[in-house]
This record gives sequence, C-alpha cells and structure tokens, in this order.
Amino acid sequence: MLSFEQLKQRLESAGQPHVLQFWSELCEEDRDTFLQELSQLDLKGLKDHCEGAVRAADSPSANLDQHIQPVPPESIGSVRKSDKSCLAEWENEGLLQISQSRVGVLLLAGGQGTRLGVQYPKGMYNVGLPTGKTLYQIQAERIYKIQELSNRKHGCKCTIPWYIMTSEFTLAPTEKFFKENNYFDLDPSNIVMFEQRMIPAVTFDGKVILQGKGKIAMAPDGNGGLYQALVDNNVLEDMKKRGVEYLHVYCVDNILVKMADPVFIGFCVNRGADCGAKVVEKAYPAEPVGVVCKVQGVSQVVEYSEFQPQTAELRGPGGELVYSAGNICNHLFTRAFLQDVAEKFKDQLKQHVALKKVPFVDSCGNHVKPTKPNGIKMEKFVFDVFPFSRNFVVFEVVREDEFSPLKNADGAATDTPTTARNSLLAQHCRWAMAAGATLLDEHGNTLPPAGSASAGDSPPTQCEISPLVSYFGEGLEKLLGGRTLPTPFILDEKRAKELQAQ
Ligand SMILES: CC(=O)N[C@H]1[C@@H](OP(=O)(O)O)O[C@H](CO)[C@@H](O)[C@@H]1O
Repeated sequence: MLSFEQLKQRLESAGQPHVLQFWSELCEEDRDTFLQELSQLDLKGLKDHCEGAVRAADSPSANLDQHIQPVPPESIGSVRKSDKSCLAEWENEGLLQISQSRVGVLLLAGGQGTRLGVQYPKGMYNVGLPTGKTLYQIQAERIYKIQELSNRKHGCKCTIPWYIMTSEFTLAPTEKFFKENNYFDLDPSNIVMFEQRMIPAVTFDGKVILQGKGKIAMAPDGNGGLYQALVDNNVLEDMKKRGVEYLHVYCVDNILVKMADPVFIGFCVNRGADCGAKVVEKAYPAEPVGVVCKVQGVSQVVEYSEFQPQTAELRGPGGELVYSAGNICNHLFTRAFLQDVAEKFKDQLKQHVALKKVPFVDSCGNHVKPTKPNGIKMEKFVFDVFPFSRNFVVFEVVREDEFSPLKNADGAATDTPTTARNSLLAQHCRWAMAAGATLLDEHGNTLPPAGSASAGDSPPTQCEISPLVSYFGEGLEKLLGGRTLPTPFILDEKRAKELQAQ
C-alpha cells in the first residue's frame, strides 16, 4: 500500500489533488479504507483517463452513415431459413463438443441493474413465474440439463464450467446467493466467479468525482472489461487446464437464453469461426439493441446509443428494415481467439462514453444528488473485439424462442419482468401443445394455442416447464402427449416422474 505522502504526490501530478481535500475530516478507519482504495487505482494512467474522458465526451459521435452496410444475408446462418437436417447436424456437432467438455459458458453480470431499479444483481431477480425461480436458477438448470443431454447421447460425463464475471457491486451478493442455494446443485468447483475492474467517473472538466469524503465514484469498465478481467483472473489458463476450447458468452438478463446452445456452437464450429454473434430480427427501428453490420467493410456491432435514428429507419423494397440484425449479447469465442485478444488487442478496444447523473460531495462537503448528467463514465463493449476476428459469423435465431430481456421495471412498455415472464410461459405453453397436450383454463375450458388470434390479449397461460425436465422442448411427447392438463401447470422433475409412471 502507498503512504499518504506518496499518494498525495501522485494525485497532484495527475491533476487530481482535490481527491484528498477532506482527508483531515476522516477518522482513522476511513483513512485506511480510502488509502487502500486509492492504492489500487492505476494512478499512472489516471491523468490519461481523465483527459481522455473529457476529449471523448466533447467529440461529436462519428456519423457512420457513409461507411455503414448491412451484413449480407448470405453470410448469416439462420434457424428459420435452414432445413431440419442442417439444424440437426449443427446440434449434433455442438452436443459432441459439449460431451467432450470443450465448451464453457461465461455470464456477464457486473451491471448494476439501474434501469430495473433493484439494488441487487439482476440474476437474483424473480420475475414472478409460478415457481418463483430467479434468472440465475433458470440458467443453472439449463446448464445441468444440457450436460445431461450430452452425456446421455455420448455416454460420458462432461462438464460445462460456468464463468461469472461480476463487479464490485455484484460479487459478494452473487457469491452469497449461490451458496445459499447450494449452487443450484451444480458442482461449485465448476463455477468460477471473478471481478471486472472499476474505473473512476469524471466531471466534464476532467476531475475524478468524489462520492463521499473518503470515496471515489467508481463504475465497472463495461462488459468489454471482460478481456482485461480474463487476464487479471487467469481465466484463460483455467479454460486451458480444463480443455475448454469454446466459450459461450451471454448477458444476464435474457430469460430465454439457451445456455451453451449446441445449435449455435455447432454452426460456429462447422464454419470454422473464431467468433460468432447471435442475432434476432429487430422488432422496430428504435429498439434498444445493437446492430450487427459492416463499417468500412468490417463486421461489427454498432450500439443502439450510437446508431443514427435515420439509418435505423431505412427500409428495403419489401418494407423490411435494412439494418435488422439485432444483437442479443450472445457470443461464441474460441479460446485461441480470446488468447489473441488478451495478448494483442484488448488495449485497442474503443472507449464508449456515457453521461450519467453521479451523486457527489461538493467542495463544501455537501452530498448532492444531481438532476442532470454531471459525470462521464467510460465503458468498453464486449462485441468490440469482432473486428479482430479472422472468421466472424452471424447466427439468426427466432425471437420468441430465444430473446426476451429484462431491462426495465414494470410500467415500462418493453423488456420488463412481465414481458420476460410472459415470453417464458408462452414458450412453455407452445412446447406443451406441440408435444400433444391440451391445456385447460381454471374453468375447464380448452385454451387456444399461445400466440394464436384467439389467445388475443388474454392473460398468459400458466404453464411452466422446468429446464431440468426439458432444455428446449425436447422429450415432452412421452410425458404430455394426448393428455388434458388443467392450468396452472408446473412440470418439474417430480411431476415428470409421476406422469411417466402413469
Ligand atoms: C454493450 C452491449 O453488450 N450491449 C448490448 C446489451 O445492451 P444493454 O443495454 O447494455 O443491456 O444487450 C442488448 C440485448 O439485450 C444488445 O442489443 C446490446 O448491443
């Protein structure tokens, strides 16, 4: 740890002496904590960071319009447009890789859930399903099930390690939650949690913001902080030791995420890709999803916050959106590619600017909650490594089956606990009906198929199928075929055993 004098001097040369302005008012304990926190900062890089933040916030965002092109449709693999045998071939390849323990999953869970308005990690959110399962539990059970399906098919005992990138905000509660839930019956030695870095928020004139008299306002370095965190925490070595060659990276909030999706993995493997992105067709021009496109001939994602509205509105001859490849934050990387990024490219990742309302103490020591943005937060984005890929592929999946993110609190128009819950229930209802079940409402009336015109605006059918019973709708015919089932209907392992015995 640095001494007070050393720190003072370094902060002065970084142009940030105000950081210690309340030092004399701090008690011994707070001084120790503050010294520790400041010692962990990259003080050498602090000056550059602060100046860079101001420069980035000042420079108008580049207008990409003249350089941008959609990804050519022929280079996109598509679930909807591929025939069954093709999909089965990819799935088989994916299951084979999983069965050989060559696949890991990595969860991006460092965010603060500000839009959702909760103080705890988003993965701990219960969207109000009949079983009350949280996002973390659903994801854990899908890992368990896909391991089991691969084992059964290939007569082996495979492992999908689950890497979880947290931040200072989310690590402790996530660890506690997993422990309390007995790691959802996964082997804890296959769950690797680590923290991404935090960086200081900066005022518009380049000063580090004090959140308290002895505390700097820090924020995670964006989900693109992943690549630094992989290095800081020896994650690539861990993958190598375990023989993991493919990493499925996803963000915490999509209730429909197919963990270690064998179809996507098989598609990427068959194409020899080192980097792949799943997309869905954008629902409407202003939908807050990044767009996979080409900028000056190079495939990349342009984030929704940086996409020009007039470009987003462009439509083709059939009325379809020209830029329709919506990023769902579901990526596949080979370990070799990640190693390359770690060694050669991670410091070249673009810095994105977010202007935020950052609570602070003013020069008189008053705590202020700003009503308009006062701070610059710099973030890296996970997809900004795509341009470094040698063989990048795009895989389009069906939105109803694979994408329903939880971003906002109930009351917002989209991406809320209600929309997430309803998407999952509707999917499970479709699975049950496709397996040959007839579902009844509480009055004993037959329910129309989910999504059909007669389903209209009626409340979603309460049909929830445990991922431990079915990963993606498979194996349900023998349990549900020809049966008439009253709702609410919960198909968990116990019920599945009873149905099988009948
Ligand atoms: C930096 C990043 O990964 N942004 C992603 C991510 O957005 P957030 O608003 O950060 O949750 O998830 C979106 C899909 O839910 C995706 O469209 C977008 O590109």
